[in-house]
Amino acid sequence: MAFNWFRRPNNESADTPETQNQEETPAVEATETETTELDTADLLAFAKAAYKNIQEKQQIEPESSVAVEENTITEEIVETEAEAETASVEIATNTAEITDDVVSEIETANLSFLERAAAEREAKQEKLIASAIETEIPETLTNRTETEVEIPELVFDDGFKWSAKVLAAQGRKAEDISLEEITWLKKLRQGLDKTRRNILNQLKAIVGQGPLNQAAVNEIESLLLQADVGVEATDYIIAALQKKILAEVTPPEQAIAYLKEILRGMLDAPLQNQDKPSFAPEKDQLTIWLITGVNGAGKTTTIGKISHLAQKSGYKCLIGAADTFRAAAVEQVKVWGNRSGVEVIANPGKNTDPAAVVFDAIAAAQSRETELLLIDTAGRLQNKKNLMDELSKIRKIIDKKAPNARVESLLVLDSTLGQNGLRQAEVFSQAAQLSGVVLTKLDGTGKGGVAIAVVQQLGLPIRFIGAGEGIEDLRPFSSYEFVEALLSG
Ligand SMILES: Nc1nc2c(ncn2[C@@H]2O[C@H](COP(=O)(O)OP(=O)(O)OP(=O)(O)O)[C@@H](O)[C@H]2O)c(=O)[nH]1
Repeated sequence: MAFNWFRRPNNESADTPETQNQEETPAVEATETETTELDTADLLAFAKAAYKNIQEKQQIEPESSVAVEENTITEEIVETEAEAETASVEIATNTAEITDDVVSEIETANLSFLERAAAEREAKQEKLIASAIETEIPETLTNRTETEVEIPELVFDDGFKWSAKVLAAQGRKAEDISLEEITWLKKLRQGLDKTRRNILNQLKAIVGQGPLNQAAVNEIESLLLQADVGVEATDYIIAALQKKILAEVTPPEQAIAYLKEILRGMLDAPLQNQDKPSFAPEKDQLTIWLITGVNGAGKTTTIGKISHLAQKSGYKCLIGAADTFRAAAVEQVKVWGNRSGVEVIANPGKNTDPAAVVFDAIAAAQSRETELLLIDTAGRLQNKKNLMDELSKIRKIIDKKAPNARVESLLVLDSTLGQNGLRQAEVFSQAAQLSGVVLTKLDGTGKGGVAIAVVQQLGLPIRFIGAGEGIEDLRPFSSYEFVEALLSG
């Protein structure tokens, strides 16, 4: 069964992971505070067990799939070779049985029989392999980017150990951990590297010193603001820290654990008021995600990445290309649809009505029993009123045509814009009845703290987080993993 990324047990307080019924390797179960005290030897043993397990799986799985591909190519070569060679060479390595034609050719050459035969065979093989590969690869694959077919490297390094520790602290078992999860966590940690190095390491040092005097408070305030945590969220964090770390001397580990707890609490706060049990799409039911955001925020890329994730998590997915305002937008979405192998419903005409595209996309989704329909929307219209009108028209069509669908309206935000991105967000939040945020481009920004500002100021949960341009570089958001990457990476 496909690994469901939308339902991955990825929170410290998450329910017992589905996979926990396997008893072989004990999970290193721990709370946040306990984790820091966990025996390094235990963690190393856990990481080693996870590594060994992935290695063993890799030996069985990818190699067998590679072998299948290789066999197909070889068979193809043999077939093509057989056709092409009816009147030509058939050379056995040692006996060199050679036809008359070849004999006459070879006699004129200065090379020995065997050398000549080997050279000819090699040239022919190369040609055949090239033509076999050319005709064999399906069109969808030829359009894929390098990152899509890239097999992540398995290296037992600091990143691996850190990722294994984060998973262990969430009650995961060594034998359930996949390379894909490790790869993502490493990416997240690396993405937040700049924020962590620039600011949060200093923050940790101050918080870890014990009671907060006024100088320490001022310093923390300034560091949080530099990380784009925002004024409101910064005030909240400081008040919460002061409440926890009062007069008595708190051990540094404990103080940092408090800080992490405060940040996690803030990031999860919007989920507390939600009546919906889960964000994940349901099987055999239509879920519609309306994707909004200004041009350049990473909307199209996000749609591509989510559709890929949905496909591999076993959902039937479809994309509706309703950004008809910008000429190239539909084409861009189609490219991503092609990459993820998800069909795109678009209207080829010029100046088409986006609501009509949404109508068609819902009809297609219903007739194909689609489980997740992703709708791309315009990022910019002539003015705010047009944008609001368009989004509300789309929403009406959805409510009318798919009254039973579970609808989410997600805003894609570029985290490199920091606080400026939040101002744009406010416009969308009025127009699109937003229910969540996708935070993109966390890699390479020192403004990772904006995640906290987003939640605090918009009151919306972060649903996905993007940390790279590749198709694998976006995953559902986990406050636990984010805070660990931010403060303990
Ligand atoms: N580094 C990095 N780049 C990203 C990420 N997400 C998107 N991008 C890049 O951001 C740029 C804009 O992404 P798009 O998906 O085209 O953005 P859009 O919001 O659809 O904007 P338009 O195409 O103008 O409508 C592209 O170069 C993407 O590769 C991310 O998580 N990290």
